[in-house]
Amino acid sequence: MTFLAIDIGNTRLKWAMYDAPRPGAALLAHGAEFLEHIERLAEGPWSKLPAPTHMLGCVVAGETARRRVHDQMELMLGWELEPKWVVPSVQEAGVTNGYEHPLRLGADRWVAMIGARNHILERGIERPLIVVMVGTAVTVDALDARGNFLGGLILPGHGIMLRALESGTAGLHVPTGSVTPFPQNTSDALTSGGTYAIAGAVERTYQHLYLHCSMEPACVMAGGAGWKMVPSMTRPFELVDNLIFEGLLVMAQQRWG
Ligand SMILES: Nc1ncnc2c1ncn2[C@@H]1O[C@H](COP(=O)(O)OP(=O)(O)O)[C@@H](O)[C@H]1O
Ligand SMILES: CC(C)(COP(=O)(O)O)[C@@H](O)C(=O)NCCC(=O)O
Ligand SMILES: [K+]
Repeated sequence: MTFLAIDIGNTRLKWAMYDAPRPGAALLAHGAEFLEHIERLAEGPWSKLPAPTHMLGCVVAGETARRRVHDQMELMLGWELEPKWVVPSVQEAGVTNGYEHPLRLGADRWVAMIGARNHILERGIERPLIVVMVGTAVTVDALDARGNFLGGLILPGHGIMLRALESGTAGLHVPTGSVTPFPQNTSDALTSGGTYAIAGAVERTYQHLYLHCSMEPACVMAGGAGWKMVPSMTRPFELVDNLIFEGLLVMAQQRWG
């Protein structure tokens, strides 16, 4: 049984092929494409793959992106599988969804929380949990020690913050700078401003969760720009690059394991 996991964000599609639909399965191949290059998948990186027997994906980039991926899968000779996409529910894999309208929660956030909870439980830690994803947008989600998703923040990612400032001002077209406590030029001021805006929002959620649970939260970070954020956080964060795939493997095991 081979398993194809797909995560379609607003900037990039990430995919990974495993030898089985369960946590701990061996990673056979993986890749990422900007959304404008989805049409390269079938002829390019997927052409060398063994045919997957199961596929589960999460998509927040809209119906068109999902359909373009279906089209690529249909082009693959010998691929007979039916594509399945995560729909956030009220409860799955030990996580309870506290969203007012559970269906309106981003599927990537739902999968990431399930992956993160599984990740820390595997280490025998049952603690409140902060899950931060730094992609096109930034999400900061909080779970209590029992796996109840209490709620979370959405804020602009680095790219959107910079573009918003560039388009709303006359004098902020500058190269990327460094993160520094006391920026003394425009580039560093913008880069540090964005980074500390995210770090500050995360710190606030950390404090809220600590107060709510009276127990120190564990902190997990993922997303394409996660590595940029980790050094600027006020708490120790574990960077889990394949967090979404870990969540998809947990969900796949419940479906097909
Ligand atoms: N090598 C890279 N390729 C693409 N994006 C990168 C890279 N390194 C950092 N990034 C940042 O990561 C973001 C994309 O992360 P990703 O998790 O793929 O986002 P999404 O899930 O929203 O598509 C980009 O906005 C960019 O700021
Ligand atoms: C917040 C998001 C835009 C994040 O997307 P990403 O940065 O991963 O591309 C996505 O999770 C989404 O569209 N969520 C739906 C709204 C919500 O979660 O409340
Ligand atoms: K994402």
